[in-house]
Amino acid sequence: MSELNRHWIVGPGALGRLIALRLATRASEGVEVALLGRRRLAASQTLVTPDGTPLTRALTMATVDTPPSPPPDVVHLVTKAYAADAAHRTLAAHLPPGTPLVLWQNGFDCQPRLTERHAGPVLCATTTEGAFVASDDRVVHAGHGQTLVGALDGGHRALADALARRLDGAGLPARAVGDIRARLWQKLAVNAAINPLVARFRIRNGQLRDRPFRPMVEAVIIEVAGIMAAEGVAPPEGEGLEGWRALVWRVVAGTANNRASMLQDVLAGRPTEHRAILGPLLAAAARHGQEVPRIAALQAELCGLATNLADPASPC
Ligand SMILES: NC(=O)C1=CN([C@@H]2O[C@H](COP(=O)(O)OP(=O)(O)OC[C@H]3O[C@@H](n4cnc5c(N)ncnc54)[C@H](OP(=O)(O)O)[C@@H]3O)[C@@H](O)[C@H]2O)C=CC1
Ligand SMILES: CC(C)(CO)C(=O)C(=O)O
Repeated sequence: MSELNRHWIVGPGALGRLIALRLATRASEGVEVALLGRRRLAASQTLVTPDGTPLTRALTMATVDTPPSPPPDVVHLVTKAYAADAAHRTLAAHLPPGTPLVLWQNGFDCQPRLTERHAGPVLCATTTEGAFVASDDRVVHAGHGQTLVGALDGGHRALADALARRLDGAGLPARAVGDIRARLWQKLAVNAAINPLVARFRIRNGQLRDRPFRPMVEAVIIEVAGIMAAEGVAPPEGEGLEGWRALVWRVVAGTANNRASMLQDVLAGRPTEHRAILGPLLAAAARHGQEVPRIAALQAELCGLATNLADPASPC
């Protein structure tokens, strides 16, 4: 596998700009980065690093329907989950067959669909990096994390290794894994137990440890653990319900001061990623004949919020 030098980043939001600006620091090694959105942002973009240092780079800016040339070595799709299919549809017409695609979305919705549809190798990435947009030319890298990459069927290992090397060398610690499907479901389990509740009650993650929220989280974890057992997905450490419980409370403690992404979306009047996070759990529960009233109620509430938005981009 040759080095991945030419990167197109589609979705110039928080995570997209973080990846673009970190990769752009490797320009002396031949790395070229273009950022593609629905609208063209200013070419000069600043990343504020976790220690507060501003890092400014000039990036190639384009829109998805008029991408730059020559074609890329790899395309990173970094839109929200509900926007991924539309972005891919627009872009696909401009890509030579065989172009590798990396899907960075949370949840487990577009990943199997786009793996099937894309005319080339597809990797999925899951990351604990944290970033938010400060303005049209400024993004803040809020906290360091780790990125795992791999194909849903465990294949394309050389490509995954090359991508992980490239990200790692650019300051985004990354590793290729053979079990990305399980990793995506593990993150989805954490997001399902935390995000809908903090969005509903408009609280920081750490407040979930207190009454009256703690028993609500516990009830969701029990439903999630049942679905995971039926799907054959184990927690990263420990076993069964206790393993899922330990994972969720560890993340709550580690992110106690955070406003979770779904809460930020609700507060900003943006669509949430509930369909990509709770949708796969509800579908799996239905496949296995399991009743999951708590998860169903949370999904119904988030669907209600989505239909009240001016632009309900995440219908139920
Ligand atoms: N931010 C983070 O720290 C993390 C995010 N993630 C995941 O990464 C994904 C992206 O999140 P995040 O960066 O925060 O989201 P943002 O909302 O900040 O960014 C999404 C970007 O996608 C753009 N977009 C939407 N539709 C299209 C389209 N059709 N073509 C091109 N671009 C489009 C949006 O542009 P426009 O301005 O036009 O709407 C926006 O710039 C999500 O699935 C999230 O869960 C995972 C871990 C951490
Ligand atoms: C882990 C958690 C809940 C941290 O806030 C997150 O991933 C999110 O906000 O979406």
